[in-house]
Amino acid sequence: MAQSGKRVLISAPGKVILFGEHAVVHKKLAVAASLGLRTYLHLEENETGQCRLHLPDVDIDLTWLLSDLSLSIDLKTLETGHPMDIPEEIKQQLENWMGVTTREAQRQAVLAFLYLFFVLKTDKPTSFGFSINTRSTLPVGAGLGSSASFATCIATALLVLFNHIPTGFAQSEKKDSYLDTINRYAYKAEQVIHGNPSGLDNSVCVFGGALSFRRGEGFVPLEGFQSLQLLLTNTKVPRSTSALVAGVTAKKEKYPNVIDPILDSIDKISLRCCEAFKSDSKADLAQELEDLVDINHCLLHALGVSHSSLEKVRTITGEYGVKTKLTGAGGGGCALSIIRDDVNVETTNSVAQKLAGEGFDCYRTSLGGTGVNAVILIDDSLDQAWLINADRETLEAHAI
Ligand SMILES: Nc1ncnc2c1ncn2[C@@H]1O[C@H](COP(=O)(O)OP(=O)(O)O)[C@@H](O)[C@H]1O
Ligand SMILES: C[C@@](O)(CCOP(=O)(O)O)CC(=O)O
Ligand SMILES: [Mg+2]
Repeated sequence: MAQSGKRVLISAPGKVILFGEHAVVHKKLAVAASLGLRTYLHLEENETGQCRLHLPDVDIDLTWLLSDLSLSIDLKTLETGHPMDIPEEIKQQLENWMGVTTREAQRQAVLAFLYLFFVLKTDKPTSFGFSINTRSTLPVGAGLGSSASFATCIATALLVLFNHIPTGFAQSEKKDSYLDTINRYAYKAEQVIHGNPSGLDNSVCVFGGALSFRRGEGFVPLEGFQSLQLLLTNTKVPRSTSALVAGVTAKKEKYPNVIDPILDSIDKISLRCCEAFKSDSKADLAQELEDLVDINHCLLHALGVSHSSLEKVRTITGEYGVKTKLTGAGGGGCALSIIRDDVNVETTNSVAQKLAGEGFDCYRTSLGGTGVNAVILIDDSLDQAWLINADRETLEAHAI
């Protein structure tokens, strides 16, 4: 295949919400940190006149002639509203290019890409073409922010491809302003995928680290944050973030006097967590986080976003004195367990083994690492096939 121009490896972390999921959609405080697990995107500019979108995690491999990708209305002129508040005829045109993408996961991913493509594209010669391949070490649709991590990578790739930001944005003096731009478009892609995202997930995936976040105000780095030992358990029960978020909103509208105090309590949990990180005593911090984890989970249960599989994880970890809450949208997906420093390795291994015996996947990964990054690929062997086949350690070593 003819090849010229940019070859870039972009990556963005997933996230874990320690406290405040769902409440954050309704302007309550949340606390979250980036994860060691990341999404990787291989971007290659070529001279095929085509665009290839290869998303093996959701079984998508689509190629379009770029000359065919044109809309009757310029989407840039509609950029200010919600991405899906676009005329029906435009939605229909976008749907037509999706072909037989029957699963919701596929539709959301392709639609997010097409939307950003039309908003960010600039004039190019007719021979201009490109391919995008992605691969995530995050479980997709399990509460660890795969959507925001994917959205961040796609937004970055298209911003770099169409020269809105330089490939070396992460090393630039204007890094903060470039990251703000990436965050703005990643949020738009999240809106396509989720409907009504708070903006917490994309902020963590773009900026990395640990932070507290309030919708409308943005984020503040978490003062005194120290990496925690967490065990993440994926129940593998599928669920939809957009449906769960809509469910909580409907409950809040139907029973405001009942639901609002629950959301206020969650706000206070996040505030208390921020205070706890400032404390000098590590033992006090662990004790307090454990209490807050327990209370936050029960409040989320009351909001209707737990699941029998998540309750099972709580029962199993509870037998070893380990505290657990759901993380992300819930309804299945992942739970996080706090592993205190005085919990020995044998105990953690026993818990993980017991959870695996139930068919759950367990992850031990670091918290608070780098946000989005882009690396120019010089070595020709680091091609699309390499991205799809490389192990996690190899990808991490090349991406950050
Ligand atoms: N690696 C990926 N490739 C393509 N699409 C992805 C990828 N990761 C996430 N997505 C998109 O994000 C959706 C999952 O988002 P969501 O339900 O919010 O779960 P999560 O908790 O993982 O963010 C998928 O259905 C898909 O549309
Ligand atoms: C439920 C929510 O608070 C987090 C959703 O996270 P995830 O998509 O399940 O990883 C929604 C949001 O903040 O937009
Ligand atoms: Mg998501």
